[in-house]
Amino acid sequence: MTLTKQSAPVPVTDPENPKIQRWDDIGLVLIHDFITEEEEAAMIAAFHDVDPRLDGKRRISQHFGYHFDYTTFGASETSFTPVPSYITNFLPRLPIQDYLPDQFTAQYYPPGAGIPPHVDTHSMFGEALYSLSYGSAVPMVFRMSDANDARKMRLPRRSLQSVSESKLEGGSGTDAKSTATTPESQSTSTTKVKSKPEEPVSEHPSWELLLPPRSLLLMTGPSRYGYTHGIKSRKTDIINGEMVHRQGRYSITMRTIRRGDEIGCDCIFPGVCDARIPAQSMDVQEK
Ligand SMILES: O=C(O)CCC(=O)C(=O)O
Ligand SMILES: [Fe+2]
Repeated sequence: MTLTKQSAPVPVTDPENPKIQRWDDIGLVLIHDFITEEEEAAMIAAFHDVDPRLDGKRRISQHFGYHFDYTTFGASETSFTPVPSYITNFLPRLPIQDYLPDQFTAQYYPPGAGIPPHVDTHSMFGEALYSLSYGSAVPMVFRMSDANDARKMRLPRRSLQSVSESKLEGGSGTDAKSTATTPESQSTSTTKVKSKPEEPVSEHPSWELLLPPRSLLLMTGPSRYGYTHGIKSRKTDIINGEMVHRQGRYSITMRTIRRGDEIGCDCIFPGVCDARIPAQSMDVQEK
């Protein structure tokens, strides 16, 4: 079977608010103009007050709230940076107010940088997963996960990181074809392991959703638990039939930390659910 590309399924526009598009069957929502241009400019300035680099090749991440923990794929118990007001200011505008995110990863993608396809950790974070885009537009690639993603979930973490990394460093401008894990770790490992040549080709088509600057993406249900999402590492995109050179892009990924008894997941996608992965393969320690 060949992996085909198709355009994003057609969303329904909220009759009350034309800025809100919904893909109800997969729990995906895109809110246009979620932040103002003034907020966007202030957020970009704040990012570079902390880290002035603009022209590298890799994503740069800044963590707020309890930091992402690369050994548990959840949130650290101790490592904490206060959440800046440019983030807390817009929390009252988030579409879900029953519970709010408390772990924030701001990222800068220099032109050409991407993020491999992955499923964010299920058990350690609440259902609502947000991505706020700013700086420039980029297409995000979605694909229903399959047996290949499930197989990768069962690799020891070290190998999983290394496979992703070696593919990322391949220099051909293509991302790993299919990776199911939380992605921050994928820029940290330096060990290279060859991927298996006999990998089955994905059974599901991928599709691209253009994330405009200042838009907020909310993933719940199947789009959160069962689909991989990623951004191709490439310098140009085809947008509305035209080739467009990428500009620097920023995003803030927002998650709600689960602690203690709340840790776990009973979603309907066990193949890519870290709560269902056998303990021995998840317990491989980084040496
Ligand atoms: O940059 C984005 O919009 C998404 C980042 C992402 O998928 C993640 O941090 O898990
Ligand atoms: Fe993600």
